[in-house]
Amino acid sequence: MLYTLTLNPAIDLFIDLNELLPKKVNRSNYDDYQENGKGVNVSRILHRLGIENTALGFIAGFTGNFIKDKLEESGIKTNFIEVDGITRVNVFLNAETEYKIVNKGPLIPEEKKIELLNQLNLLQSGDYLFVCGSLPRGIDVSIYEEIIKICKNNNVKLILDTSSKEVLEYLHHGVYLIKPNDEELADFFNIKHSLSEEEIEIYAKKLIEMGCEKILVSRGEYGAIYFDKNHTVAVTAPKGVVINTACSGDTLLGTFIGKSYLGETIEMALAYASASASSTAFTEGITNFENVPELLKQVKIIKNI
Ligand SMILES: O=P(O)(O)OC[C@@]1(O)O[C@H](CO)[C@@H](O)[C@@H]1O
Repeated sequence: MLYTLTLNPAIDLFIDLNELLPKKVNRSNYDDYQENGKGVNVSRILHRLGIENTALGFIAGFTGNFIKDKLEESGIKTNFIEVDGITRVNVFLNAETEYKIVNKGPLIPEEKKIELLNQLNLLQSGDYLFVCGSLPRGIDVSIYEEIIKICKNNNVKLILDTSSKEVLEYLHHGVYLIKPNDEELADFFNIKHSLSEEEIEIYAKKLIEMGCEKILVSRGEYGAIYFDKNHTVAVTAPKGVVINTACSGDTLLGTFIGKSYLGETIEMALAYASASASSTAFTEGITNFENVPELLKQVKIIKNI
């Protein structure tokens, strides 16, 4: 079974405007509310690939219920823990350029954190757990060590998408896959400039030495690179008109793992994931995969770069 854990889910409010002017009433052309947060996005992608999965995490108030209801209406199982407060609404605005406003979300009490860890302890050998997105208030980075240890003890394949560099201290327990983007990878190692392909390889290989089995580096318009002990595979990204880049990284990750789970080779899973991530960038929400076969024609696969 596959599980996604979104500790701090969100409704994403997408707004399209011709322009955004200060001190004016800016009327939108289009607005859309979607159930999101990084793990929720992965759940939706897996579901669209026909892979059954359960969404876990903390939800609060009417916004939290919206996320739960939307997921369940679409056929995705949920087992969220309810907390007081209101699940955040993040705003993604397209007006000549992109604006992204990401809020804090509710405070998680200690007893709810313990409830979550007990829930994770019930996962079975061979299960997959995606842990994606930022930490809500009340939860500190040490939760990653607790989750990594639970997964190790229960033989659960842990897939991490986090920008918290403290997680590096816990990798020695063993992690199945980590997905930084190129900026996060640089930040993990306190590098202030954009990483070259050679540097991406150097730092990804350091993550392998530190205890990660597989590394997936998302690179936006430059595609993605996958590393494990025996393989290095890079793919390019298709070109198109970008509407909204939010959720592209989640699409890449969900599609890559999903396609691999369904038996695709690393190369094909990665190429399809890159086309899907671009498809998400070229639409308001996440891809429905319709234009992916066409976009896939533009993707180049480069092995052992
Ligand atoms: O604050 P986090 O958890 O890092 O990011 C949350 C978020 O910006 O990430 C997703 C896109 O990746 C959006 O759906 C969501 O609003």
